[in-house]
Amino acid sequence: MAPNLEDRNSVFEFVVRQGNGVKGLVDSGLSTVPEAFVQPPEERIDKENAIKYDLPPIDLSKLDGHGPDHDEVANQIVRAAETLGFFQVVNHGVPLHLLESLKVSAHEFFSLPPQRKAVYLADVSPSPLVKYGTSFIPEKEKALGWKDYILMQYTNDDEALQHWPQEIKEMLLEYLRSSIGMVKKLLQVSLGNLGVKPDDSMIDVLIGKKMLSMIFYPICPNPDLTLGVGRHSDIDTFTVLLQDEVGGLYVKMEQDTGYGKKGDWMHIPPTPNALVINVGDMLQILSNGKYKSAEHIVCTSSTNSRLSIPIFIMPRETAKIAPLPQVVEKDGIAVYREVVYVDYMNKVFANALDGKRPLDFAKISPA
Ligand SMILES: O=C(O)CCC(=O)C(=O)O
Ligand SMILES: [Fe+2]
Repeated sequence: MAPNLEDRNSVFEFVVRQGNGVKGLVDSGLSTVPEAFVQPPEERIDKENAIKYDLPPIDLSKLDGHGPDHDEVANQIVRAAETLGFFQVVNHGVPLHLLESLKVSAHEFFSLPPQRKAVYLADVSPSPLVKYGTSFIPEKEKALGWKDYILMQYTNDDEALQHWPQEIKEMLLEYLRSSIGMVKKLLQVSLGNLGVKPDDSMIDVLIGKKMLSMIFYPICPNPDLTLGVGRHSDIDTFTVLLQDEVGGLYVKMEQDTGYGKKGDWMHIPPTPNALVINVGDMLQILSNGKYKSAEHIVCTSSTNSRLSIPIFIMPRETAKIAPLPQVVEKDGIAVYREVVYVDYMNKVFANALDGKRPLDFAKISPA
């Protein structure tokens, strides 16, 4: 039954508990967003005045040699990680036909009738590895995010093939496999620049846990009042993100750069054949703050729905993450204390999104 749009509880029940999602709400017909989705004014951003990111994507194929091309590309990666914390890559080793097929299949998934997706709602999902939902933590949020998602945890291929959605599991696994190869190279470059030559076991720890998500942001009648995802940084090591051609991902600049000032928002435009990469909180801690896990948000659109497929590459749950000794020695001081990854993660998942607050919590306050 369609919800009473004037009643927050009725909307919550329909969208969150019954698993109709925001898509179900939009499909039931509405001309203005219900109050539950209206963001407080301080959380909205001025999209018209956002800066346009116009750097060409980084060509990762050049990392494979050892000549000046390799060093130039390594420099581009390091510079991006140190400033914006976001960059786009091409020739990344993920087959392009796969990226296209993933987008088509993910659209098909979200087009399924609500009851086919609701089988993965947290309370009833046949597997703890797969969770379908809406917003981030609906119970704790002042305003709900304008998105639906399915989150899949990777343990091993067999379990993924057993539990992930049938129609898309093989594709997602191939996307994950080929992305991991790329992320290993990015780690070698970014840690190498800090004076650390990571061996296989260190890399394995830093990429020990993986989650994939498919996110659908339905068309929204009031894009100025809502957000697909509110301000947050990613808690992982690196995020790899496939976005479609709609746009809407904005990143906040942590410092003045050649393209704008600290606090400005920058749009990460859809770029053909590219993947978006961003630094996560764990890499910011390891680098003692040199690499930026930037705050970002997703805005909504009144003309297009949007799809994205992020892979969150995280440390193993038991990993102890602290600023690397080589960096601390050079800096003379550790900016962050050691965190056990699972503790950090649990803390973040227990609260509504709140910018970079989790990372601030890991900060050692000056004496
Ligand atoms: O959809 C996007 O572009 C970004 C999503 C995101 O930031 C997240 O899920 O952490
Ligand atoms: Fe994110």
